[in-house]
Amino acid sequence: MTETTPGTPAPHRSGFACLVGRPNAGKSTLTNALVGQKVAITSSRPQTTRHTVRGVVHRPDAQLVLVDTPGLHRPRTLLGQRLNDRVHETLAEVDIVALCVPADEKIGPGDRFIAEALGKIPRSTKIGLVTKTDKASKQQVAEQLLALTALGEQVLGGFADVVPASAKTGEQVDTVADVLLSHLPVGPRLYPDGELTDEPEAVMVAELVREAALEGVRDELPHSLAVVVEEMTEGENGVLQVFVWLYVERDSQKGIVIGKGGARLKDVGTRARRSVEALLGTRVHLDLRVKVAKDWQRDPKQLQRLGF
Ligand SMILES: Nc1nc2c(ncn2[C@@H]2O[C@H](COP(=O)(O)OP(=O)(O)OP(=O)(O)O)[C@@H](O)[C@H]2O)c(=O)[nH]1
Repeated sequence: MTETTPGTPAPHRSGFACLVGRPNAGKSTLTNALVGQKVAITSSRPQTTRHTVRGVVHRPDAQLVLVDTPGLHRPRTLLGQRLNDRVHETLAEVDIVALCVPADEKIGPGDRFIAEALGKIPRSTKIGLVTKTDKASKQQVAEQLLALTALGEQVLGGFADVVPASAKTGEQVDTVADVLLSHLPVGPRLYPDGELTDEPEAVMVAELVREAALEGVRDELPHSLAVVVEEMTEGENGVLQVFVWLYVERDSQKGIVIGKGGARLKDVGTRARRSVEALLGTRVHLDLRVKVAKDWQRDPKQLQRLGF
């Protein structure tokens, strides 16, 4: 917090914050809760946040741009390596990095690995967040706050603040926003009011389709599905025509996505269309096609074409 002279309005603050943590720690859900609208993709399966999605928290005297990154993890494929590179690039640029740890899971080597990585980015303010407090007892939350504080002291020279919150119930989400805003540097407004994300629409549409296509089959093809929006054109009678390719790695996966007689793909299309219409505020015709792109996760050329 800053001190202000009585009568002088507090200076405007602005900057960037990034929530990091193990896969499934609740980063995307908390980002959405802070921004107040669904912009990142949540999933009960780890590592679905492929794209850096920004949301903006607007206050009269401050603006916080949230950068949502994929979970830091040990890379096994080229895709994993690219994701990690992006995480480090992002972290080096932001003002605040908040380490998220779920209230209902013991702090382990994965959290320590990330905390140590944060120790190598000296510029930013580090905040500790205990997430999913609705899943734990008061006692557990208190113990987790102590454990996270201790981890910060051991590897980071201490967190600037440690805060518990539940993105699900909304409890303490405002406090998290206040704490993050209080650590921002003095600066001008970066975005016009009301603008929630600067992700290109096509990327957000692709993510909504990907989420719908993974529903119920995450165990079979969690990381084998890439989605590309080929074209979005205004059709007759104001219906937006959206052409989308779903890339899988093997024929068997194509079968899973399409389902018996195309039934599953039809269902995916219906669900995805609803969320795309909600996002864009217009009627949409979704044209989904499934294609096999062998080993796309390992092929630099294909990765580039798919936007990674
Ligand atoms: N009960 C409860 N569940 C939560 C809360 N926040 C997130 N979850 C659930 O935890 C799971 C993971 O949440 P995400 O927000 O996708 O986690 P993430 O850290 O972004 O995960 P990755 O994208 O894999 O890195 C989802 O099933 C969420 O619904 C919370 O506050 N309470």
